[in-house]
Amino acid sequence: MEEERRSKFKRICVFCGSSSGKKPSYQESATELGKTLVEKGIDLVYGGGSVGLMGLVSQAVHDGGRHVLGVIPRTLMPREITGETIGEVRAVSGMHQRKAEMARLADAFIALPGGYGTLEELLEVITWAQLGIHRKPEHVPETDEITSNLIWEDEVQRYNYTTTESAVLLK
Ligand SMILES: CC(C)=CCNc1ncnc2c1ncn2[C@@H]1O[C@H](COP(=O)(O)O)[C@@H](O)[C@H]1O
Repeated sequence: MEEERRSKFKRICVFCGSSSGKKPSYQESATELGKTLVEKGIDLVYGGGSVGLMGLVSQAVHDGGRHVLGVIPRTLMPREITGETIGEVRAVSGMHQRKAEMARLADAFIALPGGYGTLEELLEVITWAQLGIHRKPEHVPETDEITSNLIWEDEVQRYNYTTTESAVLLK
């Protein structure tokens, strides 16, 4: 029974806001996602730190006893920027190395609501998938109005600047 609930993914990368935002349901879904990862026996890789939605997801995974790996550029490491670290922390030289490292270590990607940082991270892994650089799935919950609206209702799709195949990547 326990095995049945386990996922084929060992480690998932979560992109999400470094702010908690004003929508309580987004905060709740961040904690819920963390708990779901724990239930399915999945470890977390993320941008490190304990601020915002990132902090809520990572705390829930850590509290549930799964491994949490935060990948943080050295310049962002001062505690006043990222808050207290949670779990294992890997320091990298910059933002590009961070994204490459998170993408390398994860089996799949989930994006929760966030700002430009979240969108930038998500769009990069989608672009890499579109180019065949990796074959790891991306997922944006439909309840995430910020990100799913941008991805699904944009004219980019209406005018065929992306293939159906790459749109399907996100489902
Ligand atoms: C200087 C500053 C405001 C730092 C806030 N503290 C942060 N600590 C760690 N990672 C972060 C931080 N801000 C943005 N990120 C990165 O950008 C994403 C979130 O950016 P945003 O809040 O959606 O746009 C995260 O997934 C993370 O990888």
